[in-house]
Parts: sequence; structure tokens; C-alpha cells
Amino acid sequence: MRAILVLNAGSSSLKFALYAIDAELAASPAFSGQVEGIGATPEITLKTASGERVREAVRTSGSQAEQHRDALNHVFALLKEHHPELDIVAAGHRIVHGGERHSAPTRLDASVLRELDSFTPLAPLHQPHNLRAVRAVLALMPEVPQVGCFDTAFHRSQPAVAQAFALPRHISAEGVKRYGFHGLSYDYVARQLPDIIGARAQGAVVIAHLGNGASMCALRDGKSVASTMGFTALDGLVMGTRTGNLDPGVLLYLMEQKGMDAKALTNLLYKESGLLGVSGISQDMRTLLASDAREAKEAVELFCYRIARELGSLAAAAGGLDALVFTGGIGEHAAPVRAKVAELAAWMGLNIDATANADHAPRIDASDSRVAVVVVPTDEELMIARYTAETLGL
Ligand SMILES: Nc1ncnc2c1ncn2[C@@H]1O[C@H](COP(=O)(O)OP(=O)(O)O)[C@@H](O)[C@H]1O
Ligand SMILES: CC(=O)OP(=O)(O)O
Ligand SMILES: [Mg+2]
Repeated sequence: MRAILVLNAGSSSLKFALYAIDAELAASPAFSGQVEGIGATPEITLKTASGERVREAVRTSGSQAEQHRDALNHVFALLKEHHPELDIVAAGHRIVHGGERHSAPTRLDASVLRELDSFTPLAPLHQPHNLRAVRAVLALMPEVPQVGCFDTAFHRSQPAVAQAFALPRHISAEGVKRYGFHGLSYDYVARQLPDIIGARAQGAVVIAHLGNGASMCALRDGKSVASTMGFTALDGLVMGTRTGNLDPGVLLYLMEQKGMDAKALTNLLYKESGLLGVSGISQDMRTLLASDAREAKEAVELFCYRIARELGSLAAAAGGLDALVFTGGIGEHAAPVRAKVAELAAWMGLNIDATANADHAPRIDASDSRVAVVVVPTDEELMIARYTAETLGL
């Protein structure tokens, strides 16, 4: 089988998919899965084209980086076992930060890799793992061409004003501006919308990508005009372990009054806050929704409140609101979160149908809703496979 290998490495997870490519790219993977729990006790879940599901532990120990490497080796071993005749013709990767220059997917070589290394401080939870996956493939199959697909690229269509911080010009000139992330997910979802809501897809649309990392994007004519994430993937919504929007004065206070340095603040902002920090229980929305603890309820309430606040802000950037779209693990599966956001957004003429919402139907707006409300399962891996084939002319 000739195939494109797709790798989407996150902070604690590694998603992988294999897309057969003959005359054209297959619409669904022949083999896919994910390693979860990297950093703790990583487990791999595998789905084959025949629907077979396998779950096994990844044999590993040591640092987060070593666990990522072991997880990758485990994936490669499984690929060999299930597809001994495999001919990998290309590898496509999700790369979270592409900086100012990368507004489209690009072929990865040593000099591009060095440039992308320099963005690691801007995406410490993702960039080093993304690039480690590229280097692992390079070591294992040096002749296979690799393509980087950037989370930031989709947002390069934003007007300058949406990308600007009110900082002195010399700092902005160094590239300190809003980039936005989750672009592969927004790109995929935006392409699905015309089939679901027709001409409204070209109007003012807000997509909420609610996963472990969470952000929202305002679109006009199917293009990004604003996003809640900025220079890094810290800004905007409450996330699994990240703060989202935070008065920068809090950082000054913590530095001056509590003696916290950059390392301590990085840990606090990226790993100890968000749903985990507020609940003191878990970063996982499933656990919080199942809990009766007051702290869990407060964490979910804050998560939904911030989404509703940002929805108003993004509607202002888009010049209205024709459709609200939910995607990502929470957006696709957590009906109570969608219901709470809809309740808070009722003032915009947005109203959902409780049964459709409970069923996770593609359209969940009530018949009297002025705004279309949609649930779209995202597929970053398929987007990466398509871009990889397109970039290499496969
Ligand atoms: N059935 C469900 N109900 C509520 N939340 C869910 C459900 N399934 C997954 N989630 C939540 O989705 C989040 C992970 O989303 P996902 O998009 O898979 O994350 P990642 O950013 O790692 O790709 C977790 O908070 C998880 O609890
Ligand atoms: C950019 C980002 O936050 O990604 P993820 O949701 O995969 O953590
Ligand atoms: Mg994700």
C-alpha cells in the first residue's frame, strides 16, 4: 500500500493516521489512533480500517521527551506489524507555530527545521514534540519527503488590526503579534459548513474549537478575521490546564510579590491552571461534568462564561453572527457545555433544540433561532494528509 503518514503530536498525546494514496487520496484512514497520557502512563489506542480496536500500554520510562520518542517507536512498530507491505511516500505533520513567514504548508528541510525550532518558546507544550516527530521520521526514513502544516497559517488572512498588540512599534516589528492557532481544525470545519448551512457559511461565523486546548475563531467568507488565541496558545478561553485570558498585571504581581521567575510562571500558566487549577480535580471535562463537587461546577461555569464573553467579542469582529459552530472533544461531545453557552448567548437570538443537542445532531438550533448552531466533528489529520499530497503534487 502506498500511503501518507500523518503525525499530530501534542503535549501529552500523539495522534497518527495512515491514508492510502493511489489515483487519489483515501477519504478515511486505513490505520489510525492515538497515544494518550504521555508524561504519565502512556496508552495506545489503534483503529484499523476493518474497525478492529486495540488498546495497549506503551513500554516507556523517563522524561516526557523520552516517552514521546518511545511512543513514536511504538507507532512505527505497529505500522510494520499491521502493514508489512507499506510504502510510505510522504509524512505530514501538524506544526503548531509557523511564525510570520509560513502562511501555507511547506516541505520540511534542515533549514526550515532550524527556523521552526526558534518558535519553541512560543509554543512550549507543542512545538518541541512536533519537531521531534519530524526528526524521528527523518532518522528512520531519510528519503521520505515531509510536509509541515501550521496551526497559525489559516489566520494569516486576518486584517492587521486583528493581529496587533498596542505595544511600541519596535517590539511589534520583531513579530510580537497575534498569530492564532487550531488553524487546521478551522480550515477543515469551514470547508464542511456550506454543505450544512448553505450560503450562511459565507456570512459571519464563529467556530469554537473546544478540546484540551481551546480557542474560537471569527470568519467572514470562510476566512479567519479574528481569534481568541494570540502570540501563544495561552490567550483566550479557559483550557484543560491553561489560564486563557489573564490580566498581565497578575504576572507582575506574582513576579514582584511572590518571586516567581519565568520557569515558574510558564508552569503555572500552561500546566497548573485552567479547568485543573480551578477545579483542583481534573483537566478532563468528562470528569468535571460527572462530579458533584462545587469546585468542578465552578470550573465548568467559568469555561462556559468565557466562551460566551468571547462570542460577543468575535461577533463584533465578524460584523454579526449567522452561525455558531462547536468542534473539538468538548464541542463535539459535551451537550451540557453547548446548552450553557447557548443560554448565555440567548440575547443574540440564539436558541438551541434540547433534543438535537442531546443527540449531538449536526444542526442543533431551534426553529425560531436567528443563528444557526452546528456541531461538526473536526479532522485535523485528514486536512494534513490533503495538504501533504497537494504540496508534494502526489
Ligand atoms: N463525551 C464527552 N463528554 C464531555 N467531554 C468530552 C467527551 N469526550 C471527550 N471530552 C473532552 O474533550 C477534551 C479533549 O478534547 P480533544 O479535542 O480530544 O483534545 P486535544 O486537544 O488533546 O486534541 C477533554 O477535556 C475530554 O474530557
Ligand atoms: C494550539 C493548541 O492549543 O493545541 P491543542 O488543543 O492540541 O493543545
Ligand atoms: Mg487538539
